[in-house]
Amino acid sequence: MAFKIGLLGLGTVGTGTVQILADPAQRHPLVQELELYRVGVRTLDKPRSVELPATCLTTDLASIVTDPSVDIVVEVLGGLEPARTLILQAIAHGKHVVTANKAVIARYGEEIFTAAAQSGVYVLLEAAVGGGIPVIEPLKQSLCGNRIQAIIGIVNGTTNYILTRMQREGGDFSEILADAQQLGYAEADPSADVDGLDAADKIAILASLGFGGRIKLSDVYCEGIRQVSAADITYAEKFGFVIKLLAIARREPLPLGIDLEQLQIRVHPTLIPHPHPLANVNDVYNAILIEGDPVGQVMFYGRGAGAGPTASAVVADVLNIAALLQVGRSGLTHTDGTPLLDPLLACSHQHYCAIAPMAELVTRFYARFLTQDYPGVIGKLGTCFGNHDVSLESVVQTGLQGNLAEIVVVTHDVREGNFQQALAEIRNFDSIHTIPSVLRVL
Ligand SMILES: NC(=O)C1=CN([C@@H]2O[C@H](COP(=O)(O)OP(=O)(O)OC[C@H]3O[C@@H](n4cnc5c(N)ncnc54)[C@H](OP(=O)(O)O)[C@@H]3O)[C@@H](O)[C@H]2O)C=CC1
Ligand SMILES: N[C@@H](CC=O)C(=O)O
Ligand code: NA
Repeated sequence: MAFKIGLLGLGTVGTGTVQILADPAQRHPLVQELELYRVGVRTLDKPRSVELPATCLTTDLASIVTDPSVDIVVEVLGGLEPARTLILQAIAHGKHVVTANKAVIARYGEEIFTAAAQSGVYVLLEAAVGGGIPVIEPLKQSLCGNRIQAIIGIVNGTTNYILTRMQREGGDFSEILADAQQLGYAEADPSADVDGLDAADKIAILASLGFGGRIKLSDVYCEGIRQVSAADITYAEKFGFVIKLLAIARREPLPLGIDLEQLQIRVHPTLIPHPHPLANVNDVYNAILIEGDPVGQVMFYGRGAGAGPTASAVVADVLNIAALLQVGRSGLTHTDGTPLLDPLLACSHQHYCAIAPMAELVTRFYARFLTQDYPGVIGKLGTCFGNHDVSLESVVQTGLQGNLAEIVVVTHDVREGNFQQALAEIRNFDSIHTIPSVLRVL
């Protein structure tokens, strides 16, 4: 019995998906049961790298999501609209949905999953985080007996590709970004990658699965990689670190007498010590390190973007649904007739997680200062940090940039609020020219 697929989008990921469906040999036998029925695109006259019958392609995407013959809608359009509306229409018409769209899920997950539960359909999104890396399904299923403590990931392929090449060859940021776009890694608007927004969407999704509650995107602290310069990469290297864009979600330890559990959730460039497993994740590769009780640390590693890897995750979700449909066509239902969903695959969170303010974060910092080359400048910096309980692990002045001195400090673990107060005072010192970068250290 064939399952009819309505594919929305035939760009990087859509094309990769068609390529898998068109070539089922040596894959799971169920791939042969998937029929690419309709494909929705923006323009019909664009050259395509896959062959499709002309009757398959349409620009009328609503006709796909409302077509009674379609079993599973695959949304790989990107962007918020019309993707959100089409997903909701598909659900309302009883279609299961597979999407790679983390932007829509991170913003409209509540609306989408509530609608899906009401219609008794699945919305699966393995491709939305970590591209081809299985991480959503393991969080939902393989690790579901654990109490998750932390999720730390390199979850944006474009920025990892840019930072890796900047580190290796010191190349120009915009040229490397253009290469990432050419390779199909970047979002339609690459500022979503570069400014950390894509990683913020992804960690919100992972945290929601790991910590069993919804995450408001506005609660995710987010910094991108624009402030990371060749100088920072060189200093980091000298200190034994590499700079990566990390997405972190972690349970905050509960202070005595407080029983409201809070999460840290943040995205920012981070200095990672060389021996750490995430320090060696390069190019378009992503990795997600999950700490659970009792499993300990588990790391998922693979290609986080690109046609083939992402399509691999899309097709896996489609097959999961097809398999459920194949065995469950007779279907158990709720008393109102809505089909019962597998609770490990469907999403049913109701509450929002409480998020700790960034000021309470305890972390190490790296900061680079350009100062007038006066005697006593380093002493003044040290005194100000000391006044705010910020203890310094190292202070280095390596030379002059023009007539300015460059001073780099790395702190011990400090409270972020204290560090920021010290920085605000230091910014007003006459001797301080600029503070070009302030980065956190893992
Ligand atoms: N690229 C990647 O590596 C990854 C992407 N993703 C996600 O997958 C999704 C798709 O990304 P990607 O394949 O790179 O995107 P592309 O820009 O390459 O492709 C988008 C496709 O959707 C079609 N489309 C877009 N808007 C409309 C519209 N309004 N009406 C009709 N058709 C439309 C385009 O049509 P046309 O061809 O006619 O222009 C195109 O075929 C995004 O959500 C992205 O975040 C997730 C993981 C990795
Ligand atoms: N633009 C994204 C694509 C995958 O999600 C990235 O670079 O990781
Ligand atoms: Na994935």
